[in-house]
Amino acid sequence: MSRADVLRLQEVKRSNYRILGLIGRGQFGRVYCAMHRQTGKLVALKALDLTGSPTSQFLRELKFLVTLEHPNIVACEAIEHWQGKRCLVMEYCEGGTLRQLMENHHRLHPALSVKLVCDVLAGLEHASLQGIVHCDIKPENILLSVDASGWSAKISDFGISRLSHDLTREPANLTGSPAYMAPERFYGQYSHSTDLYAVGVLLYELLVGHRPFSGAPPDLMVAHLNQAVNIPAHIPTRLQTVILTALQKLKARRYQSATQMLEALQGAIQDRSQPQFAPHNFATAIAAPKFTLQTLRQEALLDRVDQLSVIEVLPECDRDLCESSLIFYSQDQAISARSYAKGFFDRRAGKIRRNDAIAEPIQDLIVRSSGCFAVTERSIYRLSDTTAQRVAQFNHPSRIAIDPSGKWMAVATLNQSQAKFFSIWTLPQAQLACRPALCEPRSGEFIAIAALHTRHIALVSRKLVSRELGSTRFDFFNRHGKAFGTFSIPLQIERVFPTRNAHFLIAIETGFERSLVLLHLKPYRVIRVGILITPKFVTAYPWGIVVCDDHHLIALDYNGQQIGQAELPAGICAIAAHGETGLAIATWNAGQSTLYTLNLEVIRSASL
Ligand SMILES: Nc1ncnc2c1ncn2[C@@H]1O[C@H](COP(=O)(O)OP(=O)(O)OP(=O)(O)O)[C@@H](O)[C@H]1O
Repeated sequence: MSRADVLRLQEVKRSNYRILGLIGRGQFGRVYCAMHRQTGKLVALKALDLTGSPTSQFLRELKFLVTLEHPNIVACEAIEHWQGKRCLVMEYCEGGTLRQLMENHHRLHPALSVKLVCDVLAGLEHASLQGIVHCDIKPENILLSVDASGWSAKISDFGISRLSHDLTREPANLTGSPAYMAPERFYGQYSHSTDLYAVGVLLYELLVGHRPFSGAPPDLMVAHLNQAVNIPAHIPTRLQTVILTALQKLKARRYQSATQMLEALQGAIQDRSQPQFAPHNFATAIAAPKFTLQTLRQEALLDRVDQLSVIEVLPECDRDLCESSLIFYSQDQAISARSYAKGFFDRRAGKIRRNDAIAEPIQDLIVRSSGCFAVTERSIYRLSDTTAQRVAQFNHPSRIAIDPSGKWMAVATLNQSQAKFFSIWTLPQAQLACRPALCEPRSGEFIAIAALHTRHIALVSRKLVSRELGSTRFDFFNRHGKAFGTFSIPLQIERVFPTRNAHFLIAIETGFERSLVLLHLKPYRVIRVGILITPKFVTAYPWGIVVCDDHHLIALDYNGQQIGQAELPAGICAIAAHGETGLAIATWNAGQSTLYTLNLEVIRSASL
């Protein structure tokens, strides 16, 4: 970020909003994701850069946006002033643009495509009732909000919109995007029907995978004016009719209103005589390129491994634990339900050093420079190679996260009535650093606690909506236990995985088996990815994310693009990232426990 950007951010920071990050730049200036300091509500701040576009255009967008109130049009909530600058405060769309979604998934599921186009048509109908023509409908100007079934589309960027009764011709500088422009737009004419033509191009692009016409602007003009539209035969005929009607060269032959086109589109997909789309979740999983991974080591273990961590940093006071050892625990049912074998696999010596000091189930193994910690339901222990020292014990079931530097831990304790108390403790002595605070929501299910970096913590809970589990709530605290923000997403998250990237969490949703949710926190962005496997194990590297089921691996980048897939040894029961490209995998097959170390370099190189 340049110094000018930092200065700009500092200016905005003095307003009512805390800036979470820059989302994009448009012709007016920068757009930021921000959180209201008092309410914690997320918004998009669109700041007017006075040296850029004329103020009149910014005011035009403001005028149109405040006129329009519809679930499929991005809402303008306020206008902020600071230091003589104007800033539009807009509803925040955490799914990014439709263009980004299309690029992430190569091809959206046709049912989702049709649903999003129906959303756009509903928004356009509302705009047309107010006499407003958008004039620049394209995937870049459709923003996405996450909803329980997938996405809902919201029309944005009314910067070049026009009033339908304003009969002046379009000035030369108010152009749209030639790939989506109706023939008459090239002569400066616009009407509601020019927006519907653009929706026709969008529908074509979503269903076919490319736009009906391509080329440089002069070629596009010729094509829009003269060239016939070819639709591949696999598109159901009633949908072909909708596209062809929207893309008529003469506007009198097109749909006369967004509602008319919406009804035609809904009729086409509800028509049982037409080929039906399979039910969709929110993205069609694509098959990523296949790779064969190199096995660096393969070792037999005695016990089934239930969890694995790699000691990459040498714990400060445990010189006898080897760097790059593996730490694991196993729940050995054969001995007794209350016996838990744990151990360190000393990779230098190539042998296991057992540590059976903790006689209760271990929920988590955390390795930091200040020690290796084992978390049980009500305690946390610091492990050496053969002993375990209890660091803290709680009266009620607790979840614990330790900051990456290992200097403090955040604890969420659930009492008998399931109320959740949040506290911070210093490490390694485990001294209480702040008084336990009661957390919201008081009802609902607690999912996870994650230390985001050395300063912040996220608490994740599922909210109850009239007795049913509804959305997932994220509460953020600083390391002094002070709450500083909260937001909810209308998804039922059941597991959350922190990563080495402080502002990035990976989540798994209830009800969508073959999928992942990627949560960028700064700026906030939700990416839902369909994948070919049901993720059971998740780990992350600086270059990407790895998810596995019992014997497959899929690697994705942080934007949800699938980089590669590989077959793994069958019977996986635990995985752990190891360095830049190492992956430790424990398997359990026919009573045999094996530990593999694989090299993902070939996949990482493909991501570059
Ligand atoms: N309300 C919003 N919620 C989330 N992201 C937004 C929002 N508004 C804009 N953005 C993001 O900011 C980027 C810039 O938006 P903006 O509307 O200023 O410009 P644009 O549409 O890309 O370009 P132009 O205005 O020059 O046509 C968008 O591409 C989008 O990714």
